[in-house]
Amino acid sequence: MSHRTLTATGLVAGYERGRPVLEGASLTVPAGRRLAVLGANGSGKTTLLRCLSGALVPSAGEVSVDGARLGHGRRALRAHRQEVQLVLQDPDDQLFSASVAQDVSFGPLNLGLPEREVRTRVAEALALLAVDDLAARPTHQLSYGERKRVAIAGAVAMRPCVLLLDEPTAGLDPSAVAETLAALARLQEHDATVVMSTHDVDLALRWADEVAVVVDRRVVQGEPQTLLGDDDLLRRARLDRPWALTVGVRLRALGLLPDGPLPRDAAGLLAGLPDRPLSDRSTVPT
Ligand SMILES: Nc1ncnc2c1ncn2[C@@H]1O[C@H](COP(=O)(O)OP(=O)(O)OP(=O)(O)O)[C@@H](O)[C@H]1O
Repeated sequence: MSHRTLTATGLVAGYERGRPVLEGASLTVPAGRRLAVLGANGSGKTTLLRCLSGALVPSAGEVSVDGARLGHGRRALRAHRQEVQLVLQDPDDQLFSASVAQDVSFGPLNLGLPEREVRTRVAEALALLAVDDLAARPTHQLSYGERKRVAIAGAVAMRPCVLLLDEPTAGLDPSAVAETLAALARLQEHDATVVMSTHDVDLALRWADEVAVVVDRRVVQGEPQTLLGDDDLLRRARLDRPWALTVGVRLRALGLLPDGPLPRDAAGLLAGLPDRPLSDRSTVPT
């Protein structure tokens, strides 16, 4: 996989005439980094990802890869899908073959790749998503979490430069979330750029290098600690402040956290705290 810069500029998109979901939305997917697309239910996260993937044609604005504008003819879309893959929120919208291995091989076979190359790609994708032991299983027998990871494997087998994942952790228990995040880390080691949509601000803070908040039909993009600490933006976007920032700000005000960027999660907060109880540090004689 190599790096490509995917951008959206001034997108206007929606489903009903006169009622745009996005209106002037712009975004740059930072190559090789992790981008979380955040927004409340119905804010337009999926609509944005569908525009980036080429599945939805905007009524104005453009999507481009390394500066080249995406056309929506058959040939242009076919080329785009080799670079940019969208994994839908519901795996059942994506999985339709009898077995896991068949499903993951569908995309590469469709590209007309030789059988050996297809087998190599399928084995690699299944290993990256840690679902290789499921290869022979019927997809309909898998758990929801397994189906979600197999759906991602299907996209990975296409070896895209950019992976767009629509709510990859929604509906998963904490251990399945951890397995998915570990798989995404392995993908990044293979140079994939990963974009994840979510409404989970805590996850976005701990996972993302950058966040893009969908608010008022546009996108505000920036550094996670800055945007997720901006109460006005969060209120407009109908999102909560991540708990780690709330606790971090309070601990710093009490002089318990050193200066520097606020920690993103429990481990970071604990690492920043003094290692002795406050009473030991007191100068007041008891
Ligand atoms: N196929 C469709 N036809 C008509 N309206 C649609 C369609 N898909 C989405 N919408 C509407 O567009 C708006 C944005 O939907 P979208 O799925 O992009 O939001 P989202 O941020 O991904 O939401 P969620 O977090 O609930 O998945 C919503 O009001 C939704 O009802």
